[in-house]
Amino acid sequence: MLDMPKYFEWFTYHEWTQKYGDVAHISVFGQPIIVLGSHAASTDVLVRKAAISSDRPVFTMGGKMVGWDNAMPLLQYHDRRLKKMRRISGLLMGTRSSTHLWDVEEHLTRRLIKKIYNDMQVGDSEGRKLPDRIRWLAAAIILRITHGYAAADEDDPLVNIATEAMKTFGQSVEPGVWAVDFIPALRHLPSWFPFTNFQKISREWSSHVDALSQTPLDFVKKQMSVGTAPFSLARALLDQAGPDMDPQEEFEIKWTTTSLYGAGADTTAAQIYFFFLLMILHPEVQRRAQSELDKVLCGERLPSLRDRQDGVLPYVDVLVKELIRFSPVVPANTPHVMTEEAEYRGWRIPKGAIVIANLWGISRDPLMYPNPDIFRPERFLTKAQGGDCETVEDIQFDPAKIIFGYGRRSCPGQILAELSVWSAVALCLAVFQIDGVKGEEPSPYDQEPGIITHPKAFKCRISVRSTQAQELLNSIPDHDVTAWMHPWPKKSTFNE
Ligand code: HEM
Repeated sequence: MLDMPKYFEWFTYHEWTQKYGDVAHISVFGQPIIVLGSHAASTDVLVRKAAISSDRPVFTMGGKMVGWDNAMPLLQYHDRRLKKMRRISGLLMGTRSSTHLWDVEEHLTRRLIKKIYNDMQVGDSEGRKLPDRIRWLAAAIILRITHGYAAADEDDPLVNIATEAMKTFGQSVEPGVWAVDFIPALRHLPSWFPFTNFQKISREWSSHVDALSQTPLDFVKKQMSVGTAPFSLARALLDQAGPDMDPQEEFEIKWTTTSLYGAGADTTAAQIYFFFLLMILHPEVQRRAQSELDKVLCGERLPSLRDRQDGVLPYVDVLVKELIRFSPVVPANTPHVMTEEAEYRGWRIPKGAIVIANLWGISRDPLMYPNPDIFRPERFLTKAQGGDCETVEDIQFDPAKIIFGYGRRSCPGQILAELSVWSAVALCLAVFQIDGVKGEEPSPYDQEPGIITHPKAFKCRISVRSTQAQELLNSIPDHDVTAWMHPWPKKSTFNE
């Protein structure tokens, strides 16, 4: 038996699958765990056998104790709510033509760059506030789409609730960390018993999850009652349910929207923070992307999602591809569980086995990505486009087909995530120069543990690139003119 790593398991899994082959087997307290280290094996097991490999483990800590068990990522495959929630997510953001999301993305990403700029003006010269600003962006995007909520730029009560809750998701469902996930009876130990600190942690975290799931919905109901609710997913679902909605229906609506929040905000924020880190380490990539942006925009306007759709910024596009390949933020995927026994390459995968596609290792497979530890967007461009590949056929595999997972549980928020990351990358590079602090260069391998991984906080110097960039930043209003929708006076309690 190989030892189950407690943290940063994706690095260890990668070592195993490099050493023992792309399918590795371990057993923890009798629980079989299969680690898949290649795209081929993950496709065979999680896509071709999706009918029997799409369940989830029961997460006692994150699910039952902290309260995420009604959220989509933790629902069992045969739970009828899963199908419904995935269908609703697909309608909301499931197609490439989801242009209704563009306005939200562009408006809020502009607010992000204005906030970073304002921080610089008041002396935040080392990017100390950057992680909070990025978290704000991810929270504000999802709250706007799911609840029509216009987050205030500073100290927004709902963003605060949401950011607290989102910290708990990745940590509480991380496999291998909580003994109670392997021995559920530990949950019932009295709290004076040694090693029961997890009970205290779960109580604190579950209060954040309760607040996150209920408060935004109460906000929408309140606005609907006075006829001022802007369009949102929650309003559409509440409208559809009608005045005679039963408590179960309301419960499902609440968890549909909360699921998107729990799974979408922290991931997006982590990916954008990795972007800043990689720009510090790769000034040549930053320069090339900026020169492409300058050629297309001539310093006269900010990039837009229309530019992405029109394909006029190909280097920015491949920079984003390389960013998600190099630093996947759900590196060990979310575990799947087999509902039936299966045979694969002559081995028996037992019913109940946990299957982990190690997305980090797959996106570093040297057969798919030569020199995988080198950050190189040029791997996705032909020589004619200034890249590494002789022909279009040589262009390396699209990492978006890996890092959003496999099969029937793959990420329903992929399109929204790609829009958010692209917008943040393009707008930040259009106006800012991102540098490190001498002698304190961060490492992309210095990460926070969790099912969703973030870079450890690092120092960076952000400056405005040019006078045109300064003018563009000055043209963004200091305060969000749409925040009129923000319904509470400061320090309001939500319950009045
Ligand atoms: C860079 C950003 C993101 C990454 C890398 C990412 C990645 C993933 C991965 C790897 C999974 C598990 C797939 C599997 O089990 O095979 C997943 C599931 C999920 N994601 Fe994302 N995601 C991102 C953003 C988002 C966003 C923005 C949303 C929604 C607004 C979202 C909603 C979900 C949901 C609801 C699930 C659970 C699906 C299920 O269990 O059926 N994600 N995501």
